[in-house]
Amino acid sequence: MHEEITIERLAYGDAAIGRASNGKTVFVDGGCPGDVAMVEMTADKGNYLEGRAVDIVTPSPSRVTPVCPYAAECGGCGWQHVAYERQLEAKRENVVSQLARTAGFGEERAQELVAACVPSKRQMGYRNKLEFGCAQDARGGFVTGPYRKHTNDILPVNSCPLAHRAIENTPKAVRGALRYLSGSNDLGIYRVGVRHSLRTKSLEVALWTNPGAFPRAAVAKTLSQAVKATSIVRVMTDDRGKARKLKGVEVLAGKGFWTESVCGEDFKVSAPSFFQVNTAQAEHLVQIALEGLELDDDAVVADLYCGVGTFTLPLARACDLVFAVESYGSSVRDLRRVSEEAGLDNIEVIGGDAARELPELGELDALVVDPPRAGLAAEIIGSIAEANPRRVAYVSCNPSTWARDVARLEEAGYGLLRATPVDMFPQTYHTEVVSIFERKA
Ligand SMILES: C[S@@+](CC[C@H](N)C(=O)[O-])C[C@H]1O[C@@H](n2cnc3c(N)ncnc32)[C@H](O)[C@@H]1O
Repeated sequence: MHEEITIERLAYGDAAIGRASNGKTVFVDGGCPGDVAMVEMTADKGNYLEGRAVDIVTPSPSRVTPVCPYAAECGGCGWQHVAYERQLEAKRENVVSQLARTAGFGEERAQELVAACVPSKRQMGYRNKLEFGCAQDARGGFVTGPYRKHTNDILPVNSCPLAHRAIENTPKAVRGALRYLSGSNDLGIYRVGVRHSLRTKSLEVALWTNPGAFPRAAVAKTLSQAVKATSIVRVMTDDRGKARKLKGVEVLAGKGFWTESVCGEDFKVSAPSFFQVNTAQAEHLVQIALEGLELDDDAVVADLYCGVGTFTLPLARACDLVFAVESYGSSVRDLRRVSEEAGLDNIEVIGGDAARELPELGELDALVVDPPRAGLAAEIIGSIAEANPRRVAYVSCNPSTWARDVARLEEAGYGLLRATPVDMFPQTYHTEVVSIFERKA
């Protein structure tokens, strides 16, 4: 079934939103706000429809031609056909909408509290990291690449223009090298990661495998010829439990870690550890959070979900003591090394669960939380109130769980002062928000 639809806005997701003649909302793949599009309906989900734009009858003034030749097929970035200014507006609108509805602030108050979205310095070529799944093609040859839209099939791209120029062509180079090496044997590589720093020029290739026999020397030699890497590692995981468990990192060639510089701090990052993928924008996250906290130099602060310490080190330079809490062993080890090498002895690194550790920290002057997409554990809210910080900076990569937590924090006595969306991921719907809360009088 086809229908001509006027596209109204972008959803929090790849699709754009319009309304069908029967009154139902339609999520349109490939739509741009302002388009009049011929839409093929692909699914009826009861109270809404899904479809894809098969013909753009009248293009929107906000429609642009995607840079990437794979944009129509690749599941990596769904907004390349939308002008960047319109993307920024949509990201802010998504945050406003979540605050208004999920947190119950209402439209007017939400509009007042949410700042304009901070644009990314680079709209393409901004990613310091590419990470792809792997598979064997019909002839048993090794393939790696992003997933095809709405499928679990690998799209064997040659390049990714979202990545730094130095690594944008690594998908083809890595695929060629590993295909040559594996022949018809499966090397057991299920994920390939490539990280690059524009600042340090460090370039690491990480191959994720199960433990077991692996042709280390041959892989190191062939990959070194294909990619100018400063480090090549094998990350071994075991999938005998529910999740893949890290078993160790083997250095195949070079340094065995990736280096990056953020806010003047030098980081040595192991392949399994989380690191923000847009380095320039990560500096905005840190600056907005630190400005919002208004720290005194004798302040005692906690940085929960701290990773390798993107916020921890700048915090340590601005206050007396930082408790840095992180549950992932690889990141904890990296942070210990980084803070030692920075000569910062006012960081207490705590490897553990944020909700369990916070009640042990006592009174705090300020707090930073930067949880994964699921947001804050419900029990942490009460512990925040007990720790009694004057201000809290909450950094979120999911406006929906963030808005749920805003409501919980308000109820626990912390008022939202402002929220600033920061665009870490141009050409995608993903939105980061830095929000500042103050203890109510
Ligand atoms: C979004 S990342 C932020 C990392 C860091 N703030 C940064 O900017 O690089 C979230 C971090 O929380 C950690 N994490 C996840 N669940 C956790 C938990 N329950 N307790 C402590 N850390 C956790 C993850 O390992 C990850 O490093």
